[in-house]
Amino acid sequence: MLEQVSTLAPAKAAGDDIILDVAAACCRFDVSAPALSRLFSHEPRRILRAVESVSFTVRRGTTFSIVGESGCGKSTLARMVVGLQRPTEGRLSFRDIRRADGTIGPPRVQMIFQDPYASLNPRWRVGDIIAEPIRELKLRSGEAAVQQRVGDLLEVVGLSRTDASRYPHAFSGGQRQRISIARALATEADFLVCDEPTSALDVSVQAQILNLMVRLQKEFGLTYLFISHNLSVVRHMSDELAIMYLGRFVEAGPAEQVFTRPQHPYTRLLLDTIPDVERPNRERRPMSGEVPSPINPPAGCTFNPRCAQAADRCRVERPELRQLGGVSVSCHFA
Ligand SMILES: Nc1ncnc2c1ncn2[C@@H]1O[C@H](COP(=O)(O)OP(=O)(O)OP(=O)(O)O)[C@@H](O)[C@H]1O
Repeated sequence: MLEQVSTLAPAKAAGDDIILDVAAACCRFDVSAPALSRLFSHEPRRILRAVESVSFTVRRGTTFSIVGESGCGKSTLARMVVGLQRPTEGRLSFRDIRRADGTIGPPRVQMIFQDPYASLNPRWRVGDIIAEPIRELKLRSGEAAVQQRVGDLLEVVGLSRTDASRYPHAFSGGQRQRISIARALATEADFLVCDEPTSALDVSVQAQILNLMVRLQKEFGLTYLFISHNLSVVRHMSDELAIMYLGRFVEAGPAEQVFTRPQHPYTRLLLDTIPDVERPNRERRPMSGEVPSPINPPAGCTFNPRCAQAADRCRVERPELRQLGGVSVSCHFA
């Protein structure tokens, strides 16, 4: 379950670099037909394994990115981290941190969603959207201080103070994502879970939002858990990178190492899908086949039906994640 580790020893907690510790987290959904209809059809229970035994830690002030195809369990994992989804097994725990004002406590966690059109209340002015958490959490005393903070936040994310009086529909997708970020910062968040924050935006706007996020991370010491289906999006902002396939991490480690020396065949295929401006004519293998069903995953290595290197062993024995030169990989032949 999601828990906040209490502050028993402030000095120790503040000295610890790890902000999030995820240990063997699983999320399984029971997607069986109703009991009565199963009784007549003799259909067995159907359990969908969205996330299976995922373990990782995130260090404060860094970006941990999780990349994988649609349906591999990224959003479910993100929802577990923010507490919107309970793990069915395993544990997710935030460690206490020391803030700039000297206080020690659990990090404030916020989520930035993919769709900046759906995540902002269309009936509220932007100023009220950003002011709400400031008032709710009593982070400023007096309305003048709240309004001052709203204006400052709008400027921090590259908007203007006068935008506070406008409604979300008057903004472009990129501007709305800036408003979502300002709202997250309004809570004085330390940890942002960003679930595909740029995938609904044009490519040029994507780069602007990513640059903004990198700047804010440096300025405010933010920690990001960044979810994407697109490796090229996370390339320049990740410290750690995990590649997820059918609910499990298949490769994880320092981002640069995973990018430059990928060891899992799935990581290599994902990298092949990225256009390379320096080698535009390089041979690019398309990703073949579909992601199997998480209700009935293949035996052995779950990637084996799509893997060109698969051997008999891969069809019967599931490879464990093992350490290989600083990176964890689950492939019999890595
Ligand atoms: N509440 C739920 N009940 C049943 N199944 C669910 C539920 N939430 C997610 N799933 C299933 O869990 C699996 C993983 O879904 P998830 O949304 O986490 O994947 P994803 O990698 O984020 O995909 P996408 O990028 O398309 O959002 C999918 O098969 C999905 O259908």
